[in-house]
Amino acid sequence: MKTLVVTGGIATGKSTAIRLLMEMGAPHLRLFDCDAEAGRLLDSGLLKDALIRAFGPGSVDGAGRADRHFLRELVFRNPESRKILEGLIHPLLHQECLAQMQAARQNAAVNGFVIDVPLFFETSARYHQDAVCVVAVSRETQKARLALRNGFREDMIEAILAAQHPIMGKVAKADFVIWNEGPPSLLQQQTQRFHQHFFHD
Ligand SMILES: CC(C)(COP(=O)(O)OP(=O)(O)OC[C@H]1O[C@@H](n2cnc3c(N)ncnc32)[C@H](O)[C@@H]1O)[C@@H](O)C(=O)NCCC(=O)NCCS
Ligand SMILES: Nc1ncnc2c1ncn2[C@@H]1O[C@H](COP(=O)(O)OP(=O)(O)OP(=O)(O)O)[C@@H](O)[C@H]1O
Repeated sequence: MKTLVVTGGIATGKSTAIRLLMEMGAPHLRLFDCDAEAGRLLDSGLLKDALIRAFGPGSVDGAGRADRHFLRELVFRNPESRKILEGLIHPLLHQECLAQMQAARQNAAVNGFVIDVPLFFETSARYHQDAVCVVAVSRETQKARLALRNGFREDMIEAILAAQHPIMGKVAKADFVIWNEGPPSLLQQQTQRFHQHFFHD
């Protein structure tokens, strides 16, 4: 089983590229999506007490689910709060990812394990991957797509980007780069070639 880390920056197109990759590799690929898994944790209520202790009662709703808007406004403006939130979430994510990877290894029908890790280069967690693929766009395109998709204000966009390493530094460290500045059809073609090369050649 080959393992692939896919990373990049916010709104560079990781999820879109991975969706294509998973369709091309079905049913032999498995995916671990860190954002989705973090979302599940935040919604589960498991972190309720820790969140209240760290950020006050406004950080959760009546059912104990994290208030993502509250947390986003807090952590992207305050690096110390961000580190605390990351400290609650990242170890659990990493542990769960390795467990799912191990389970996938036991399944002879699975030939690839894809890990969507937005903060791969920002953190020290290691995944025993065979390769790292960076999905990248220019900063201008990143900001434009983020504004279009999320409707975030300019200052929130700048705050999130400031919390991430510059995309060109990630490109420099990548084993493979998918440059997603063009139209979706070009992303499809690049992903197709990458899929063939990485999983089949
Ligand atoms: C701040 C939170 C509540 C905002 O939730 P929201 O649903 O709006 O965003 P979502 O989780 O889908 O993340 C979207 C993108 O934001 C960026 N992002 C998220 N957390 C961080 C962070 N700690 N530092 C830098 N960028 C981040 C990533 O590019 C990510 O792909 C959430 O992102 C969170 O809990 N972050 C801390 C956990 C974390 O580090 N997650 C990143 C994946 S490991
Ligand atoms: N080639 C493209 N042309 C135009 N829009 C695109 C292209 N690729 C992706 N998008 C759009 O850009 C936005 C960001 O893409 P996507 O959600 O795949 O990024 P992401 O890196 O997974 O983001 P996040 O880190 O926030 O999860 C989405 O609205 C998506 O539809």
